[in-house]
Amino acid sequence: MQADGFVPYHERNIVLIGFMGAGKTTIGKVLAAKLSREFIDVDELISTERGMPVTEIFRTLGEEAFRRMEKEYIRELCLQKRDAVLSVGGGAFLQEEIRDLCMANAAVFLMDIPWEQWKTRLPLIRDSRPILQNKTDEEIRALYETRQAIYERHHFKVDAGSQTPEAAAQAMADWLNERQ
Ligand SMILES: Nc1ncnc2c1ncn2[C@@H]1O[C@H](COP(=O)(O)OP(=O)(O)O)[C@@H](O)[C@H]1O
Ligand SMILES: O=C(O)C1=C[C@@H](OP(=O)(O)O)[C@@H](O)[C@H](O)C1
Ligand SMILES: [Mg+2]
Repeated sequence: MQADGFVPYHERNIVLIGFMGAGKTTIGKVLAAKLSREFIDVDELISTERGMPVTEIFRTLGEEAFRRMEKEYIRELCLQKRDAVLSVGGGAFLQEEIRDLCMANAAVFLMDIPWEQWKTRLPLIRDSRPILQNKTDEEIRALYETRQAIYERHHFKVDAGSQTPEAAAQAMADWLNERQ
């Protein structure tokens, strides 16, 4: 910690944010290995601890219940961990408290992907994301556009559309190194 109380970014947890399918889970694993840090995917943690996949939590308990769990887990992780790489769900930053917690306690990296590139990911994730079920392509596009506002709060933006996961992870590692 510095004299003014500011905790340097390389001493904080890393939180990866961005739209579904941007590559948070994939890139997060690569980044954690590169930095020799623990990797935690918050969706996977919730599924494991609740004993059911996220789709099942949405179906049986509803989105509101999932959002409450998401907030509790992220709050605990932000307060208990210091050197983990956390991949949070694409909807986590809908909650102001999560945005504030992460911005104050972590280095927040946005996995940014333009719509034209994101469209090619849709077939890969369509069946496994409850938020995408029963939505037309137009509705998904509208969701993509409205979600961009919540991703404006970040410390560093990474091109996750045209780069490999390795290159995206390296860009984040370089950013942190430059700030040591
Ligand atoms: N940089 C990339 N280039 C190409 N495909 C990618 C890239 N990053 C992720 N993917 C693929 O996109 C899909 C969604 O990735 P995932 O990491 O689950 O995204 P998120 O966690 O942001 O929802 C997966 O099939 C993954 O293999
Ligand atoms: O954007 C969202 O609202 C969601 C994104 C998902 O995570 P990914 O961003 O890893 O797909 C998962 O948390 C849940 O299905 C809700
Ligand atoms: Mg994910």
